[in-house]
Amino acid sequence: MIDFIEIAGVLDEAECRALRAEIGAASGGPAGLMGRPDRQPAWQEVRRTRRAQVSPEMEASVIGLLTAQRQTLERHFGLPLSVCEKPQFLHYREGDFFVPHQDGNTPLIFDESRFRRISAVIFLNLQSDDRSAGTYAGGSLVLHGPYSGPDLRVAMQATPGSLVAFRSETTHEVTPVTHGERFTVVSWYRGMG
Ligand SMILES: O=C(O)CCC(=O)C(=O)O
Ligand SMILES: [Fe+2]
Repeated sequence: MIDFIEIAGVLDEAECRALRAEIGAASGGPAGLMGRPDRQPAWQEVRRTRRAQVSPEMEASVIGLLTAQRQTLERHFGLPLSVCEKPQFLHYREGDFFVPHQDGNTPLIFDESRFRRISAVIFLNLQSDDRSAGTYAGGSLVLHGPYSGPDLRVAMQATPGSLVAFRSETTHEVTPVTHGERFTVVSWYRGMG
């Protein structure tokens, strides 16, 4: 079993559109890998995504939205949560991806990622094979079941404005975008203490 929750309507369609426009227009650069800030760009075989620098106002409003969801997530996962990390505003073009990885809370790595308990992704546009304007194909966020169990992969349904959250130690990936542009916001809730 993979423990995740989907919360619809964290942003409405107009807010998603505004955020996509801001991310598309903002300056930015290749998103990195935690623990290897010296590698810029990150290994191109591991992660290919643009990270945009949005306005402080936009960032503050998204932190507000994430904070408003904290109690729901605490209840779902049965974990006390504290602050969320500075959100990342991500823009995937055709061919962009992120290989299977874990975001944190794994005993093998002793860096800032050890404080992460819950990963959250907000989808800003629709994944669809019909190639209509503003949609993308490929680019699935896929969660992997624990490797000790049966071979389990679950692709999340990207609906604009919905938030998907999962335990940060859950292996997950973003498959290559095959058409259009994919926009997401990601952040991580830390544990208490
Ligand atoms: O863009 C996504 O759907 C997820 C990105 C991700 O896994 C990450 O930033 O760690
Ligand atoms: Fe991740």
